[in-house]
Amino acid sequence: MEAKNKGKAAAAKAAVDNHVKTSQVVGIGSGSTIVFAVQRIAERVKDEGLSVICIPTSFQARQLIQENGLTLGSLDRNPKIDVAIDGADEVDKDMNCIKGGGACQTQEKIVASNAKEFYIIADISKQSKELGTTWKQGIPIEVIPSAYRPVQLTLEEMLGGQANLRMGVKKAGPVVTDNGNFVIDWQFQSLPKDWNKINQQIVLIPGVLDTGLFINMAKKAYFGREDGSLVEQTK
Ligand SMILES: O=C[C@H](O)[C@H](O)[C@H](O)COP(=O)(O)O
Repeated sequence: MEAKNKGKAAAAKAAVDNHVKTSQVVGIGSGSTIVFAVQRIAERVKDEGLSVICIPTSFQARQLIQENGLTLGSLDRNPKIDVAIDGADEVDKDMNCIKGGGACQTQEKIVASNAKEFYIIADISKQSKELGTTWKQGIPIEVIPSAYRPVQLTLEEMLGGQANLRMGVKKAGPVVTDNGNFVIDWQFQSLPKDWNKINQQIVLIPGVLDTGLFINMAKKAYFGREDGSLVEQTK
């Protein structure tokens, strides 16, 4: 297994083994790390008869749940989630995160905020002392397509920096989210001191759905090192 994947797999296994119990409703995040968590849940279903309902946060998560033979639920049928597990692009010492490198942040935030407990799994490169110092691609912000230009201008006038429309790779034009919207990656000029305030300011711009700033939501983070060892972090 590739070294980075060893860290991701170790973090995923620890979170699933420590926090997922039978009969629970489990929120399934998106990205490359969550793949290992879903595989571990599937292993426990097979080996121990674990029985859980999985709530996806994206098209990718939905596919993963189905491909691994797990029970697919929905927020309509299972609005109360026991535990949610997800990856992150950066996690600071207070457990605040930047998410949305894969454009899934809005559904991820809905699922995480309706979960009694929310756990982050990541390789050790995602651990950061101060939010905004390691993830350099900007804060992901989902916007309604017709509003993308005014939102870009408002962000730049209000907060400075640069607000870039995320463009597709192997697809002409912008990235389109699972909700049919666009993503703006806001790159700040100077490191914000109060991320909570910044998040609230951005969310209030008409046309913005949500941001990839997850402030004070995660209970614990599991970071895996390349040798498979773990770093556990709480606030
Ligand atoms: O939109 C994507 C999500 O927020 C992911 O959870 C995040 O980008 C981390 O992904 P990965 O596990 O691939 O590092």
